[in-house]
Amino acid sequence: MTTNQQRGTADIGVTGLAVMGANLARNFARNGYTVALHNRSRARTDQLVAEHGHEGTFVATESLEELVASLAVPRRVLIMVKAGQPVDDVIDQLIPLLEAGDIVIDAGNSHYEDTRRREAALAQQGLHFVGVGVSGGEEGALNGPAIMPGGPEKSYEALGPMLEKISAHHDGEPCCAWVGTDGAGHYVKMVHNGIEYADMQVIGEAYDLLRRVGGIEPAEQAEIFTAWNQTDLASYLIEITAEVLAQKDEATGGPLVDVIVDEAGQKGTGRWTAISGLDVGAPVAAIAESVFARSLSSQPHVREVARRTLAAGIESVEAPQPADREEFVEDVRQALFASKLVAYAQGMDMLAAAAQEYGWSLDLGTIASLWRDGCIIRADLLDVIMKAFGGRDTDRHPEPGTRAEGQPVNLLFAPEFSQAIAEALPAWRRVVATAVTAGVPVPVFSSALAYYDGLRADRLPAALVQGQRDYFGAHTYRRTDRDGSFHTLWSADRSEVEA
Ligand SMILES: NC(=O)C1=CN([C@@H]2O[C@H](COP(=O)(O)OP(=O)(O)OC[C@H]3O[C@@H](n4cnc5c(N)ncnc54)[C@H](OP(=O)(O)O)[C@@H]3O)[C@@H](O)[C@H]2O)C=CC1
Ligand SMILES: O=C(CO)[C@H](O)[C@H](O)COP(=O)(O)O
Repeated sequence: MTTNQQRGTADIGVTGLAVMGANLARNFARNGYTVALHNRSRARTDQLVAEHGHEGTFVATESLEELVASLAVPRRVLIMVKAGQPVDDVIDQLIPLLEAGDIVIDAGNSHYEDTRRREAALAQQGLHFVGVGVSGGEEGALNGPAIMPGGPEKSYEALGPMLEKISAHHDGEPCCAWVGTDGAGHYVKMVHNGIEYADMQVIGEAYDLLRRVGGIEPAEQAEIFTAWNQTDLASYLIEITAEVLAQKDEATGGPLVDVIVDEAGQKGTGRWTAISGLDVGAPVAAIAESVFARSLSSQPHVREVARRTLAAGIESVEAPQPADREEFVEDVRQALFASKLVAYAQGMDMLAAAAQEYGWSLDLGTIASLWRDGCIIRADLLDVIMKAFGGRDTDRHPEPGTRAEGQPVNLLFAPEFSQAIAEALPAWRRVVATAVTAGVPVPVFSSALAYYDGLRADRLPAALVQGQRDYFGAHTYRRTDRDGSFHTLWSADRSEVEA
């Protein structure tokens, strides 16, 4: 790090001008900020200035040195490059150019552990490193995304107002608030994406059932999804599903969805959510199943062999024809709602577990408020979730690792949700039973139902698992009637001893 660097006047520098960086830079400029631009290859910078230079004040730069020199102090450099090693590469180049007090912002989908490492390293140099989750895709980045900043709270003083200004707003409130120290911002974004995966998968399962059991073609389904968007399912993902299903393929004249290869891609955030869920001991099965569903879809060769070698019985599966089509559609809608609710409950539960693991002060009500608009999972439901967690209060910072007072231990315990899910339960069971009988895979519908049933079961077969563990590994068990740990002498006289 050098001192006495050149000082410029630009409010913020953006390096990495692909889809997200370019649109965020334009968003800052449209909101009156002077934005210095940089991209590894100059062409993207030139293109942005040529096509959108009139939208605000941009300073095009050729190198990171030039970018840094163009910035007012404290310097704010926003990195929006491919997640992983490229972020480290850019940081390494930036460090010698910056001064203590400057702020480096990583707004990509970085892994929260990388963010924790980077923040600690930059703090040693007197630099603020802020990991920021951004959601909303291309359109959100331009018109107002949901923004989830972590990092040192102090840095939010210099950065927060700018981020809040460019973020989406809901009921006049910015979908941006400081969420917690070090990697918390990226963690919250990761969980957002985990929920996104589950939400997309349950919509996919509903589509599959409506088509294969209900015999409803995509064009008609588009109308059904449009109608569902007027119910408690109202959300961006339902809205775009209707549009995708309505889309005709120009080449064939049939539904576009029928010519799209059925292999779902993934860049990693869903997988990270599932892994972290396992790490922090949060049962995020619905989210994990949605990741596995993408993985299974992306094994075309195995699926091809399976279609031939495991064909026995496929034809004999009798898809039970729904007696009443309208009732079936409504059953699927309710199953979709209940499964989606479980995915959100699992995601929020995981945030609470992570707060404990990493000593973060996460306020679940405020986090839910950030997702009400601008992001991919934006939905009417998020307003209700926010209220169930005590509403939005950006000054409410629970003791690290704890929940704010009065917040439900599980979202499903909030009265509005416990009642909604109880009402959906008969339909949910009918749909899962129908799917299983018809041979239509519904991994998230069924896993979410198993979670719900498991959560409220009087007794779980975990008792037997403990017995088995004690048998083969002397792992001991606790008893329902006495304190202490016990072991049965399985290979001797099978008497019980206190461990
Ligand atoms: N696309 C989306 O909808 C969303 C993306 N994100 C996240 O935002 C970030 C940016 O995404 P997106 O805009 O799609 O762009 P990409 O993830 O496709 O990354 C492309 C950008 O990274 C730059 N880059 C790649 N490697 C390096 C390197 N070693 N050094 C310097 N620059 C490098 C490229 O420069 P060059 O032009 O020279 O190749 C280009 O500007 C990612 O972390 C992504 O996960 C977050 C929310 C939504
Ligand atoms: O962060 C995002 C949306 O919130 C990005 O669009 C991300 O790429 C989505 O994840 P994936 O590509 O794995 O489906």
